[in-house]
Amino acid sequence: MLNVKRVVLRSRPGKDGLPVPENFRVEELMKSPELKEGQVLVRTLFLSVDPYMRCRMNDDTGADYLLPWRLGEVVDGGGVGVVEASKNQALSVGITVTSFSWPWQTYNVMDGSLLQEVDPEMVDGHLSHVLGAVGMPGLTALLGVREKGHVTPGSHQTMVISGAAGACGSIAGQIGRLDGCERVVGICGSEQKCQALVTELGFTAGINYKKGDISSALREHCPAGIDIYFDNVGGPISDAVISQMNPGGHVILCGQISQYNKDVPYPPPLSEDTQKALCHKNITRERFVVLNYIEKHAEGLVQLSRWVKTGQIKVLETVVNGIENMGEAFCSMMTGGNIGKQVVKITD
Ligand SMILES: NC(=O)C1=CN([C@@H]2O[C@H](COP(=O)(O)OP(=O)(O)OC[C@H]3O[C@@H](n4cnc5c(N)ncnc54)[C@H](OP(=O)(O)O)[C@@H]3O)[C@@H](O)[C@H]2O)C=CC1
Ligand SMILES: CCCCCC(=O)/C=C/[C@H]1[C@H](O)CC(=O)[C@@H]1CCCCCCC(=O)O
Repeated sequence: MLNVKRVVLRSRPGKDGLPVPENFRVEELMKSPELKEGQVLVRTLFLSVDPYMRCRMNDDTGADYLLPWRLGEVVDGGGVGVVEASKNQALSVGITVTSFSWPWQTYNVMDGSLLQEVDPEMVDGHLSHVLGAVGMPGLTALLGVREKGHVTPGSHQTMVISGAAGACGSIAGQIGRLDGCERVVGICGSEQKCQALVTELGFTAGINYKKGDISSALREHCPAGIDIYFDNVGGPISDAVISQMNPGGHVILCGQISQYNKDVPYPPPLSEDTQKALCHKNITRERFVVLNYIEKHAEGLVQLSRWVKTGQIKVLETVVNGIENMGEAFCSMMTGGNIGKQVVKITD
């Protein structure tokens, strides 16, 4: 018999409400894991908390690729763990595996078809990176910049990133620099984060949107205007950035976290001024979803792994311990408590 802890959705915050840790409930039970053909028993090592999960807390997620979490049921998301028992020929005991649909549970019986094997060498043994820099957020940064950013080395471009100290933003800015942008300016929510962007990650400057006027800080740090905008947040921050973009610029529409606690569709409607600015200056703003580029994921992960191993990309992470703290970790990430990727360590 196994002692299993799991997290279920207790209540929904409402489409217009702030999520709270009490929306989740931790349960403990004894289970005897019976494996059917094709299944494996996995022990969870790390679980991911991500902004899109806020949409899964609603009964209508607003996105066709996202299913709502159901009340009273175990919630799921990105996870990584180790196979402890197997009735699947392709997945042997002891290997490391990952999935986008990992139940928030200390142990899971899972169908092997839901799992991908992980080579721990790819992350130099740092298995949490499978959920961050060498995983979905890293790919989002890489493919977002490469597919929608139009970075042209030697053309003195300025890139601005909002949500710059988070999982995707911190990697996107470093890729902008590696790919040849002349200036890479990050917007984030604290002085400590701004300092990390510049001293640890090599950004040109950091702007704290909670202090002072963003527009004048952007004018100071982007004297030649803005060519590329990696947008993680939307709302008034994005209005301020787009108003200073150069003609022919490109917005990478990655996410709009500032609007996720509101009852608006995705992507949320733009202000009239911003719409006019995009149109008059011929700025592209195409929707980007990393899952639409699955054929580029394997090659992208090899590139990200190489950059991290050679130190060309630095990884920032915020780690919380214990499955009991999943709800706290999620709500903390949604309000800026993380620097780099927020993960939860479940077992050693
Ligand atoms: N298109 C795609 O395929 C994908 C899109 N995404 C999107 O990318 C974005 C970043 O995700 P991820 O890197 O995982 O998360 P982060 O690690 O960046 O964490 C979220 C951050 O958002 C910031 N934030 C929260 N509320 C606000 C607000 N009202 N205004 C400005 N900033 C806010 C906080 O930082 P701060 O201290 O700076 O406020 C917080 O740390 C999200 O919008 C997400 O939905 C993510 C993955 C894939
Ligand atoms: C509705 C707001 C979405 C904002 C954009 C965003 O954060 C998208 C995130 C996805 C990204 O494309 C890759 C992912 O892993 C995120 C979604 C994961 C989908 C899992 C689907 C599982 C399910 O619905 O059952």
